[in-house]
Amino acid sequence: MKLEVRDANFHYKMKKKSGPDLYAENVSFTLEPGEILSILGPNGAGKTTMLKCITGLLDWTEGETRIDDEPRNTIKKKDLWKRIGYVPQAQKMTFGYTILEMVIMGRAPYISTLQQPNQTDTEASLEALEAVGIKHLAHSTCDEVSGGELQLALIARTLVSEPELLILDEPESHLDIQKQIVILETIRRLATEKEISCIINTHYPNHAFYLADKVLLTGKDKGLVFGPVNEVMTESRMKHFFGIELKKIIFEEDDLLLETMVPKALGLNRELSNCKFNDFAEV
Ligand SMILES: Nc1ncnc2c1ncn2[C@@H]1O[C@H](COP(=O)(O)OP(=O)(O)OP(=O)(O)O)[C@@H](O)[C@H]1O
Repeated sequence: MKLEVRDANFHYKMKKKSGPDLYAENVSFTLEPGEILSILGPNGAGKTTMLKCITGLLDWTEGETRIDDEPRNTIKKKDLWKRIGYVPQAQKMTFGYTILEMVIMGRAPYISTLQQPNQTDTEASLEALEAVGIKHLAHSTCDEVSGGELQLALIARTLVSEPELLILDEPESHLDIQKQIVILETIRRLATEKEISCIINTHYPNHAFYLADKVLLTGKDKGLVFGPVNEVMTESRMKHFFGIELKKIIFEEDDLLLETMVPKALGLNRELSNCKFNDFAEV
C-alpha cells in the first residue's frame, strides 16, 4: 500500500487551557509499498496521536491521508480496516478466550457473520503464532500469559488479517531482547516478502537503524523531520529532539554493518573503570 500524508495538522481541544495544543504539526510524508517507517520522539510528542490520525481513528484538523492516491475519507471504514492492521500499545486483557481464539478473531474480515472459522482460519492463526514464537501458548487463556506474550499474540492477530499496511505502537515495549528481535525480524520479513508497508512507533533509536527505510522524528515544539534513516538520525538532530548527547557508532563485522547510538552520559571514566576493562580483557 502507498500511504501519503499531506500538510496535516492535529490538535486536541484542551479542557483547562485557553487555547488548543498542537500535537502533530505540518506532517507530510510518503511511504511506498513494502517500506518501513519508524516514528521516534520524546514521551508526549504526539506519536500515538499521529498514528490515530493517519488511520482515521482521529480526524486531522487540516490536511489529509491518501491511500494508493485516493483520499482516505472516501474509502469505506470496513474496507479500510481490511487493509490496515493496527496493534495498539500493550494493555492487560482479562477475558477468558484462549490465545488461539483471540488470534482467530483477526480473521474476521474473511469470515461472514453466520460462518464459523474453518480449518484454514485455524491453520493461518497457528502459523502466525509460530511466526512470533508463541505457538506453545495457543491453548492458554489471555489472562494467564504475561504482558509480553499477550503483545506477541496481538501482533499475530493482526498478521492473520493479511494487512497491506501494518501499524504498530511501541510493539517491543514489554518484550525481552530475544522477543524484540523476533518481532523486528518478522516485520522486516513481511515488508520484504509480502510488500507490507509498516509504521512503527518506537522509543529505541537502534530499532530504527535495524528496521526502517524512513524515519519521522517528532517533538511537539521542535518541529518534525522526515527522510531516510541515515539522513535523519544524526547526533545533532537527536540532541535537538531528545536533549541528550548520543554518539553514533558504526561497527563492521564480516559482511555485517551494525549501527547504534549510545548516550554519552553513560560513558565510564577511563581511570575509574580501568580495572573493569582489565578484568574484561582476561575473560
Ligand atoms: N484525548 C486526549 N485529549 C487531550 N489530550 C490528549 C488526549 N490524548 C493524548 N493527549 C495528549 O496529547 C499529547 C500526545 O500524546 P500521545 O499519546 O500522542 O504521545 P506519544 O508521543 O505517543 O507519547 P508516549 O511516547 O509517551 O507514548 C500528550 O501530552 C497527551 O497528554
